[in-house]
Amino acid sequence: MLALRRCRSLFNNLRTVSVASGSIVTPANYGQERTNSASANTNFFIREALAELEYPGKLQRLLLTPEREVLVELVITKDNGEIETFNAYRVQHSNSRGPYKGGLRYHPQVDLDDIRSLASLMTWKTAVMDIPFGGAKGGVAVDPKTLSERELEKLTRKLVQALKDVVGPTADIPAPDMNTSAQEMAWFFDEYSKFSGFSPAVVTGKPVNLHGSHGREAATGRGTVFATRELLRATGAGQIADKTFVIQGFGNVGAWAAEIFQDMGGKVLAVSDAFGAIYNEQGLNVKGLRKHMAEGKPLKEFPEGEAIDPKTILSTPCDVLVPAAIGNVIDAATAELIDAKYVVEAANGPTTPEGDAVLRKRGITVLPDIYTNGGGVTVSFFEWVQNLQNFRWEEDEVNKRLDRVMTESFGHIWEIAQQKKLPLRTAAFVKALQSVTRAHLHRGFD
Ligand SMILES: NC(=O)C1=CN([C@@H]2O[C@H](COP(=O)(O)OP(=O)(O)OC[C@H]3O[C@@H](n4cnc5c(N)ncnc54)[C@H](O)[C@@H]3O)[C@@H](O)[C@H]2O)C=CC1
Ligand SMILES: O=C(O)CCC(=O)C(=O)O
Repeated sequence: MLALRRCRSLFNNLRTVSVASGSIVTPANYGQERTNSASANTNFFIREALAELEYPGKLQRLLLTPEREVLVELVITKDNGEIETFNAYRVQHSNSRGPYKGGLRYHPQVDLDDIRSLASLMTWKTAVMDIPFGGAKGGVAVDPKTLSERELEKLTRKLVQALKDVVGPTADIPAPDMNTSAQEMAWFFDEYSKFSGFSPAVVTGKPVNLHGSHGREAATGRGTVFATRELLRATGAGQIADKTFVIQGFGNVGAWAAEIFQDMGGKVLAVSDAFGAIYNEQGLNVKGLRKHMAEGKPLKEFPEGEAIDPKTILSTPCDVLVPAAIGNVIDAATAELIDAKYVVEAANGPTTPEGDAVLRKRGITVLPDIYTNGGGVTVSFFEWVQNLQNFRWEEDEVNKRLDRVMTESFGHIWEIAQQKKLPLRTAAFVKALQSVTRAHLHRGFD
């Protein structure tokens, strides 16, 4: 009781430290430290919210800095007998609110700075969604298309061997991200279980027939749709059925979001992937496009649409633009070209600080990544709970619970934004920073 009182008074004191104490980075300092690195961009947005909260410098450092960074080299023997090495990373940003949690990305351009930024975003995302996890992210610098399935399996198992001492069902729980799917999670679970015994809760996003959860595969896209619905409702802009959508990225997140927007009556005008883009002013037949791609055919060759230059996807006129691919695509230049009323960030880190400033200036409302794509980790949390209970929920129950979490989280962000007159991104970071800070202070530092 005494300890709790001490924490509370510490927290109250922290809240009253003023900008004049000199330890706060004020907006005036931002320009000097801005670089184009992913983690500098993420820290820019965090500092913008910290300026609202007026926390002292030492606490800011704690919130900004990852707790652990693991760098490993993975060596595999390829099918042709040659050996190849790959750099791999796991950054554990914060576990103040619960075990580290976040996806694994396989991408040739992955580096430590990217993973650092994505791990930090996970800390704030789990706090915004109010699920009992911290934040982490992992990545392997590999183009998975250059490896056979057997080689990918070896690589994933090598990753587990390298990380087995820092991951675990109550320590750090990976999940899918770009270019990883239920299959990689199944290999991860199997390899980890060789060292630690049967441990399905060590990863989420597993196949449904191997301790995965119904609804996890579609969850990030479905959550994006629920998030958009709440934004349209709150801003009095109408409903999904009245709106047109353009989506960059047609992988797990983009394709599911497109399909569910269409199921709810929305018109998906254009989508793109890394190799092309397709447009139909009457609205694309999304299910047909997914079937076309499942047959191994290129997106841009879908016969029920017109192939367009993928560089024009972000400037294609629509009501709601959904970046659902890679980071940093909306910069100062592309932001000037956007012809949408809303940008709904299904991807992680799609907007640079410069791009964000342009969107604000142009009156385009941005629904931030740390909320919009939080449906994925929310259903990962449901999967983890089901694994720990050795129990299975029906898909309908998963989707209803996801809807509730997305709706409630939106309400909290919207309220902060209205009260403090902040953009939704800053409001989301304010909510997350308060929640993580409270956890740190209640737990103590010794
Ligand atoms: N899978 C998940 O549950 C979650 C994913 N995210 C984020 O959503 C985004 C997409 O992830 P996934 O759909 O899982 O990945 P994915 O690997 O399934 O799909 C990625 C899509 O983006 C396209 N793409 C890649 N580079 C591109 C480029 N330069 N221009 C246009 N399109 C490009 C790919 O061709 C593919 O269509 C990422 O930013 C990821 O971090 C966020 C939360 C959860
Ligand atoms: O499902 C998860 O645990 C995390 C997914 C992820 O990597 C993300 O939300 O960016």
